[in-house]
Amino acid sequence: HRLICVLKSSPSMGATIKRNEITGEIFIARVIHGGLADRSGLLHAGDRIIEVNGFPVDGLEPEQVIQVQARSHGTIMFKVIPMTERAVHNQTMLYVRAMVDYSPQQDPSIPCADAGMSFRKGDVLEIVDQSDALWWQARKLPSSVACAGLVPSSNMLKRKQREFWWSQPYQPHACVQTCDSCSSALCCPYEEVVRHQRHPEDTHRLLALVGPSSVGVNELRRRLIEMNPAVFFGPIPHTTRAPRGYEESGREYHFTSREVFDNMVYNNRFLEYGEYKGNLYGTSIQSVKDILINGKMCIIDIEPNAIQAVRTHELRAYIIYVKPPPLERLRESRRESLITTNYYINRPFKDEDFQEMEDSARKMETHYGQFFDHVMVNNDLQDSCVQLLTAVTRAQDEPQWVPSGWIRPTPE
Ligand SMILES: Nc1ncnc2c1ncn2[C@@H]1O[C@H](COP(=O)(O)OP(=O)(O)OP(=O)(O)O)[C@@H](O)[C@H]1O
Repeated sequence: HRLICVLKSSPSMGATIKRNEITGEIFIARVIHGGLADRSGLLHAGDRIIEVNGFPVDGLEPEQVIQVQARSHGTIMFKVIPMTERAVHNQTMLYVRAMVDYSPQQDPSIPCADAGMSFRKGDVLEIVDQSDALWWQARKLPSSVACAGLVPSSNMLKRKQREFWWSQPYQPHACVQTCDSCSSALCCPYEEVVRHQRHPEDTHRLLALVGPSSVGVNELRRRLIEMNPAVFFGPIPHTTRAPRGYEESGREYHFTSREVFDNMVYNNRFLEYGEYKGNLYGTSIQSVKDILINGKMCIIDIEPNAIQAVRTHELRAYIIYVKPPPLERLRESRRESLITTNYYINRPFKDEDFQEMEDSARKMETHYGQFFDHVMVNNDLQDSCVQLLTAVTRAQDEPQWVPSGWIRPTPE
């Protein structure tokens, strides 16, 4: 036996306990990293607790044991039998980006909801303990709190997603909020990431703007290029349209036949493509690479469904989400602006346009928010340009969390 004295500085011990249903013995199930028990260095997972403050605990319900320790102030005395053969887990730190939202308060399967940690899609988590197959311990980054929280392991989360998927509309696993259209999230609820600083000799990261229609991504992109045309470039699109008098292939567009275009589509050469007034237009992967190889920065605007195509080892896209400001600010800032629609060439913005923009923004955030590296609000155009310039400079020159596969490519 060993007597252990812990100074109680917070209401929670930072440990979970369990009872052996056959013998009634009480054990420490897990010690939360950075919590009271962990910092004391004296209590470990697997230790058997015999007494708390002189109170024998064998046969008690775990809740009763918690009540005993909760009553004490100042110090708590534990009489324990240390686990002799403690499994030593030699782990390298794992960092992941959450692809789903998670709320422990809505999760009936978590061993202790108070020890749980909620997270939102896009959050970067430091996994400090993976020794349990079902429940990991993690810290949210950037973190100021020392104490870790319980989160479902990758396998556990996948299981929850599957159950969530099959159980609609009953939703017993409302704790996991994922989007049904993101099949990628279904196979990988946590994306492994590493902190990476681009080497000055590496090509730049592709800068990709996404946002609801008419929010101003095209305007921002155009202005950024205008501010520094020696640095920022937009890729030259392909089109099947006939060139106009002044146009030169390879300057305004790469003019191609429909046959060549179809072939490129078939061979996945386009990041995105579409039809406009009977002609095909597309942005090829090669046109982006041409700019990057020349040491320049490439800036494009894409539809959200092209995000997956640019998040590759080769292009290492930095995704900037351009968000509309609240309705009053939209009305104010767009008073003089014209919207381009399919029906009229240009006309002033209407309230319905703003409403549509906000609805579409909300959907985009729900479905693709986990991929946004940076979020900016396009309120005042001048301010937005400055913000964008700062963001893209940081993206290239400061360390960022990127999928680990980009840095240490794994054979697929
Ligand atoms: N911050 C702003 N303040 C005022 N007007 C703006 C602002 N940002 C963009 N605009 C104007 O809004 C209109 C739509 O912008 P833009 O063409 O860039 O939209 P978009 O996001 O590219 O849309 P789409 O994807 O539908 O082409 C343009 O007339 C543009 O000048």
